[in-house]
Amino acid sequence: MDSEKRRDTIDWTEYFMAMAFLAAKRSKDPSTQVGACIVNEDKRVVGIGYNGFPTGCSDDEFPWSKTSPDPLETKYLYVCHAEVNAILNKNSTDVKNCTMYVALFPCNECAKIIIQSAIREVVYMSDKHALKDHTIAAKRMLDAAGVKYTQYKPRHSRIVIDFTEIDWDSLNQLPATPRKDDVTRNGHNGGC
Ligand SMILES: O=c1ccn([C@H]2C[C@H](O)[C@@H](COP(=O)(O)O)O2)c(=O)[nH]1
Ligand SMILES: [Zn+2]
Repeated sequence: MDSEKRRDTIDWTEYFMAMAFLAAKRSKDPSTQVGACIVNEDKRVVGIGYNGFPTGCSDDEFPWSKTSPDPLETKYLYVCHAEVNAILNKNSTDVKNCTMYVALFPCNECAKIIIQSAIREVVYMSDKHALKDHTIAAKRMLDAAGVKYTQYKPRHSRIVIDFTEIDWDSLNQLPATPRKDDVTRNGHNGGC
C-alpha cells in the first residue's frame, strides 16, 4: 500500500466543471450538449442539470432540429436549458451565493434566472455565442447585477474516467455481504 498522499488529483474547479461536462453527456441534443453544476460556499454540489425537453415531452417526439420553415418544428421552443434545470434540481433551500459551473456561457434567459436566484458567480467554458445578442444581453445583465463570470481555461484537454483504474481485485476481497458490525447505527453501511 502507498503511504504518500496522491498529488496528481484534479483541483476543485476541474472537479466541478467535469461534473458539468458529465451531466452534458445525458443531453439528447444532437448539436449542443450543455451541463451545469451549482456549488455552494462550502464546496458542496447543490444542483446539476443538462439541456433537455421538459418531463413528459418525449425526446423521440419533440423536434431536435435547429432550423425548419415552421418554428414549431425546432428545438428552441421546447428545450429547457441546463442552467435552469440545475437550479430547479437544487437539493438545498436556495442557491444564494453559489457558483455555477457551466459548459457554455448562459443565454439572456438563463442570466435572468441566475441573477434572480442570487447565484454570485458563473464559471463557463465555451463562449462560442459571444457575438450573439443573447450573450451580449446576458453579459450586460450579469455586469449590472454584479454577478462575476470567468472563463475556465483547462489545464488538461481531457479528464478521463477509467472504470478499470480501481484495484478491483482488492474490492473483490471485500465480504460479499456486510457483517453485522459493518452496519452503522443508521441502518446502512454507506458511510459519510
Ligand atoms: O444558456 C443556454 C443556452 C443554450 N442551451 C442549450 C439549448 C439548446 O439545446 C442548445 C443550443 O443549441 P444550438 O444548436 O447551439 O443553437 O444549448 C443551454 O442549455 N443553455
Ligand atoms: Zn439559457
